[in-house]
Amino acid sequence: MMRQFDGDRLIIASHNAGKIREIGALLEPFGIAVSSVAELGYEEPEETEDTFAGNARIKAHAAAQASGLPALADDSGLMVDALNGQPGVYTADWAETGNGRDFMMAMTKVNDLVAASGASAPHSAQFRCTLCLAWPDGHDELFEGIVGGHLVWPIRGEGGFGFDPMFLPEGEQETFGEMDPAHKHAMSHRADAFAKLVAGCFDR
Ligand SMILES: O=c1nc[nH]c2c1ncn2[C@H]1C[C@H](O)[C@@H](COP(=O)(O)OP(=O)(O)OP(=O)(O)O)O1
Ligand SMILES: [Mg+2]
Repeated sequence: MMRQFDGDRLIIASHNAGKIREIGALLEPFGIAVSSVAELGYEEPEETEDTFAGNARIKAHAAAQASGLPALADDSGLMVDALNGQPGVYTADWAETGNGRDFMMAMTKVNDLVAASGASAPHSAQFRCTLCLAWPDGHDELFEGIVGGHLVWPIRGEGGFGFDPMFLPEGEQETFGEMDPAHKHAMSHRADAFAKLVAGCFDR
């Protein structure tokens, strides 16, 4: 039996401004007041697991414990077939420079490795997202989302965040970096996971 969300306040357990913006937009129709762990000044827990679900649970439970409120975390990443699913759970790590994140550098690295792999274009890839909704009593629910597509080079568009300008979703003309945000929110890996969360927990 799935736990229903019946509160009117939720913590977004993310420090990523792009994700916070997207999750806030997805939650908006439900009239739930949201604050993020970034604006509350909570520390980022270490993401020590090697699965999206494991890291989503770490982030959601840390925020639910700290706030005493239900918390929603997102762990996500880009899986490239020619790289056997890399960078995957380590997508954010690939952008780490020691002085903040550099996604131009990370996208260049992915493109170089794909070229070196000898695989022929188009280079298929998927974005994956696991959402974890955790309650302060330690209970949680997990929801997984995916969107398939392929990589483009050179990158296209200035919108979105992270690897968006490098990813062309299946059947689309625009990369996530070129797309209107509302269109991305209707078809992304995050939207897919969110639809399952709504069906499972917001069905009230
Ligand atoms: O829609 C997306 N469009 C483009 N790139 C994306 C997307 N979704 C995840 N990504 C990439 C970038 C992100 O940095 C990494 C996830 O890493 P991940 O640890 O889950 O998130 P994060 O460290 O950026 O924020 P936080 O852990 O505080 O939620 O995958
Ligand atoms: Mg993270």
